[in-house]
Amino acid sequence: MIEVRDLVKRYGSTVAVDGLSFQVRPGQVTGFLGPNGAGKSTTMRVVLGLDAPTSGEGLIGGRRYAATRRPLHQVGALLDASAVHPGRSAYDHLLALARTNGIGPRRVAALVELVGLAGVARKRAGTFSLGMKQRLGIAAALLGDPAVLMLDEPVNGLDPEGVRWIRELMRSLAAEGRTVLLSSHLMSEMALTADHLVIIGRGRLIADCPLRDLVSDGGSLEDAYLRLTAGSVEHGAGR
Ligand SMILES: Nc1ncnc2c1ncn2[C@@H]1O[C@H](COP(=O)(O)OP(=O)(O)OP(=O)(O)O)[C@@H](O)[C@H]1O
Repeated sequence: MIEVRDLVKRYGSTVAVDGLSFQVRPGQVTGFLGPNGAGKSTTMRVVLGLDAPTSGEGLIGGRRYAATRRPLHQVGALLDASAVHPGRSAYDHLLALARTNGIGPRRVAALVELVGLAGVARKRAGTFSLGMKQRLGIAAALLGDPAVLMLDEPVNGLDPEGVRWIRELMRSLAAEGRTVLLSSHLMSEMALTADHLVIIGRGRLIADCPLRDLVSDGGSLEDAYLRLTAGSVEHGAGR
């Protein structure tokens, strides 16, 4: 379970998150949606203890990230797939992470296989395409077999086979009872992947409901999303 409570995050005069509260429940895929600059990444960063809240809090399993024991076993995150040492092989990147968290090499080998990088695991990560880096980031997120997963635009850069793979992986992880929070701008993909949606705009909550509530009139998720966020878009053609 992820809980965001009355979260406010300011950067100077910019209010990135403005009194946001929601919960992400286990056993389903929750899509985290909102226009560019809505505050999705900031919210995830605060929950992961990478940014301090101005006020309010983000909790994982009832605790702040900093108070979490064995964090890699509690929560797996992918925020920025390019954040890998370019000179290190995929295998060594994962092995280093595993070692500092008491995880053995067999788990690393299994994950390299699971994410489809077995053939290139000894190559330097700096030579990887964005899609390959996304797969490596997902392997890192899964290393500790965590109950909670938070992924920021994980299908970015993936080819159609990779997009389907992520969808099926996320759905199967949720079906195992894990909490899965996934941000994306791809509405058609979100409609196929998510059970529940949290939509924010200008740092505030716009909707927190099952996917089916937004598409029950037979319209597309894209239509419903654009309708809901029309007043919250900061940048865009003709605005
Ligand atoms: N480190 C920072 N310093 C200053 N402003 C920041 C910082 N990080 C984010 N912001 C600002 O906070 C707001 C929210 O940004 P954030 O990246 O959380 O949005 P987002 O919903 O993830 O957007 P996108 O969909 O474009 O990734 C934006 O106005 C952004 O410019």
